[in-house]
Amino acid sequence: MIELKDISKTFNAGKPNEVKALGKLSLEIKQGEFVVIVGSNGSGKTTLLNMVAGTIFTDTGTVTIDGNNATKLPDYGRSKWIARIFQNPLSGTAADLSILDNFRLAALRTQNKGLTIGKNESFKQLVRDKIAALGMGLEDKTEQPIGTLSGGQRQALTLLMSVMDECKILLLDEPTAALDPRSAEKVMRTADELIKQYNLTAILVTHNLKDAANYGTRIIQMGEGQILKDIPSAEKAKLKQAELFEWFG
Ligand SMILES: Nc1ncnc2c1ncn2[C@@H]1O[C@H](COP(=O)(O)OP(=O)(O)OP(=O)(O)O)[C@@H](O)[C@H]1O
Repeated sequence: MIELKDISKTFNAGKPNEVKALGKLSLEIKQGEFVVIVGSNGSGKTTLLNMVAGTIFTDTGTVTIDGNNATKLPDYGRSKWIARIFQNPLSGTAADLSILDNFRLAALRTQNKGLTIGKNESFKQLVRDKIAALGMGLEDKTEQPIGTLSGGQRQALTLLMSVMDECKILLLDEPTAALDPRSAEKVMRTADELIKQYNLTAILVTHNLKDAANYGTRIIQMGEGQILKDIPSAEKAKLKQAELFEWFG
């Protein structure tokens, strides 16, 4: 599903502030895998995610997504496969537009169905049903500007929007870092349920070792632009948060 082969990235090459963010890294992620990436600050996690998303290009090697060579494909060319959730709940939604209009925009993002999409009753009902399933009581607020919701509510809706538009890959870049513990837990549970329900391929970058232990089918530790550890599903299931803490010792 996602294949990174010998990718590397050096920022400001040849200048005094040169940084080797990734060095000849290879990684294969299968359809339906939920990969958690941990690592200390500056270890290259976000750079890796940016390369999958297409917001930056690799200096060397190839990026293959869903069997397509995407190495030189910019982010908008990959949006049919990829949705991304950022740390800031304000990213990814239009604050002044209603919840419903945000869902319409999300549907338009990848589905080439012209501007008629989402205007009919069945779309409204679909959105209401999906939102009701979140169990946050937001289904009666679909005409309300999304900017009036809390960060956690917004993050959960952003997740829902991303999976409703037929994306196959979900990139989660510290999605709960700006949320209080209760909202963070709700958003992570929602993400986990949606990933399973829609059989998405997902990558979660997190500094939260509890989430890293509790979620995902595989865990990767990065350090200095390299993969230090890559623990598959069966072993990950036995990993305790305390053991993860020791990785950073
Ligand atoms: N656009 C850029 N220009 C210059 N240097 C960059 C750029 N993006 C990242 N870097 C550098 O590359 C290295 C890896 O950064 P990256 O953001 O991938 O790390 P990270 O593991 O996500 O860190 P954190 O946990 O702090 O978010 C860092 O040294 C960072 O300063």
